[in-house]
Amino acid sequence: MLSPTPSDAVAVPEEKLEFVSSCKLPMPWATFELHAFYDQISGKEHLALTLGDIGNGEPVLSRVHSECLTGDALFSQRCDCGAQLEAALKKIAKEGRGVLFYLRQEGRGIGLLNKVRAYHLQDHGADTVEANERLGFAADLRRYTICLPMLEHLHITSLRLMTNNPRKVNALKESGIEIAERIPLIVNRNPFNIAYLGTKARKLGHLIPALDKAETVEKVPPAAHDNE
Ligand SMILES: Nc1nc2c(ncn2[C@@H]2O[C@H](COP(=O)(O)OP(=O)(O)OP(=O)(O)O)[C@@H](O)[C@H]2O)c(=O)[nH]1
Repeated sequence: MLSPTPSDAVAVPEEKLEFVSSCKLPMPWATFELHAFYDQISGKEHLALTLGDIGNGEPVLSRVHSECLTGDALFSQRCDCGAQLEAALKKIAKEGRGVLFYLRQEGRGIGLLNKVRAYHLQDHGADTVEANERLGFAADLRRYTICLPMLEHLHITSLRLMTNNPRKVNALKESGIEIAERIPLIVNRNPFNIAYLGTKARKLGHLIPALDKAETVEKVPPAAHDNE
């Protein structure tokens, strides 16, 4: 059998997004519109929460948030995800206009079970990047191209993006998305996540003031009541 040549290669689409439906979602800060999408290639369900007149051509206050079940739903203090989610929604509500994309790429794309495996390694001294690598994954497997058809569906042309992650900004730009402005989103620095945030600043390039040079050991300290 002949080995395949480049002309035999068939371009496989990486995602094919279908809009499913939308509904109202009352939240403590405002009633958002929730839009549900389905990626026919990965089988993943992605969401967008919108508020106000987002399709008028003006850059839209936005957050591209990757799923973090432990932080977003279970109040984990190991990361800053849940606090960022809440802060972003509050800022959008205050402005009366914006969008939050909730992308189902848990654990920087390694999935929930592998994230728990990574946390186990982090409990025993690995940092967040080393833990991924020891499990055989790259530090960050996320992709953002799925945002483009979601933006098109919502008639959004330009984003004012709330993030500390310049790699996310660049990845979105490379996907053809206009980023008019990056807005820092620094919330919930605590004893449980300070070393994790330091690793992100030093190894992943996150713009988190004062943490980019701090040498920190990424180990979850005992909770206060453990010492009582
Ligand atoms: N593999 C792994 N994933 C993590 C860990 N902590 C949080 N995550 C995941 O990381 C993602 C959020 O990444 P962040 O780096 O906080 O956020 P970001 O989106 O890159 O940057 P910001 O926009 O500034 O928040 C979510 O998918 C979380 O589930 C960890 O220790 N290991």
